[in-house]
Amino acid sequence: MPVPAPDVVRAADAELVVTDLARSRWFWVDALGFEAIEEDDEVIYLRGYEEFLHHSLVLRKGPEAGLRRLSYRVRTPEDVQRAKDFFAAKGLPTQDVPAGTTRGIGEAVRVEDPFGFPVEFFHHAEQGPRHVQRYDLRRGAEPSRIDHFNVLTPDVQAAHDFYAELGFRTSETIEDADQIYAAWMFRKPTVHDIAFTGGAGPRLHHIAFFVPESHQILRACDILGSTADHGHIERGPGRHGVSNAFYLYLRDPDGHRLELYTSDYYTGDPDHQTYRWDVQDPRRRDFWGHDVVPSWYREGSTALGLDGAPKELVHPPVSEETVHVGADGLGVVTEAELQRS
Ligand SMILES: O=C1C=CC(S(=O)(=O)O)=CC1(O)O
Ligand SMILES: [Fe+2]
Repeated sequence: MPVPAPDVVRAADAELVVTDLARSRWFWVDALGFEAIEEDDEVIYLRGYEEFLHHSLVLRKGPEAGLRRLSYRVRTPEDVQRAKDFFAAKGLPTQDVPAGTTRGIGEAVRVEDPFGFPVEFFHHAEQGPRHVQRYDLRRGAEPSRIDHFNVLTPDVQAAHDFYAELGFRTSETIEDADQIYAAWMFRKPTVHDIAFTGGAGPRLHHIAFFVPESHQILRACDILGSTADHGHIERGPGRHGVSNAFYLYLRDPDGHRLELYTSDYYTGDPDHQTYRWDVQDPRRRDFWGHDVVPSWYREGSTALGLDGAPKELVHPPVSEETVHVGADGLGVVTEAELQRS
């Protein structure tokens, strides 16, 4: 008798381990404009202006940078138990998380998915102050809310199939006749809550935050340029092929990647069709055909297991970077060169 999947509402929260809390605070609060809704010497709770829950992201001080958890909200309290049963039935590690372990979040279950990612499911959550119209507080890139996770994993097909079993639908893919190189999957009616990027994993590729318009993305670039902190800008600004969103990728002081993201599209109808990009289409990742910088394909944040230890990396047999020529400007690199980089 198959164990029913939990009813996942959306990607809702995440926790990153950072090594210098003050430096991280400068980047995420002073430069980018997140609100530090609660903080002490060990942890900062960051919040976007359109967030209705307690926070959008947790930065926790630690000796080694890493991804501690990706968290999804589920529709009912019973769905927390359903999540535990679903993962336990597959022999995957699960951990009960008492209410309040994360400020503003009720009891949760934390699991390791089949690809080594630390994933948490919760329902009860405190509503935070309504700042959506507090324009007097808005600063920096005026981050609105958390939008999605993107993770690096060596077998995108397997990850896609498992999350489809978990009830996620697929909005877009990048593929060729041989394989799928990347997939975008959703529960909330937008392009994605989780994306799988082919590469050595389990590693976090990025966490994306919605901003009101492309203007806020350009402002983030101007702010970082003004303070000569332009080195935090990794890729963009630009227009995505996949998702049609306007985007910018930044790296925080520990190298954690975040994306500022706006104007993707609605996917909520029951017959929404998956759009499949050819891996040779130079517009797939940047609609204007701009190169994808090598670090964007190669670098990510270490995933921490439920025991807090860094997860061992598994490398893919073939990666998009070695297949695609043209817009990426990378030409063809061998897998061996890639693994040496
Ligand atoms: O959110 C995203 C939407 C599109 C893309 S891509 O670079 O266009 O593939 C990457 C991304 O996953 O960060
Ligand atoms: Fe993204």
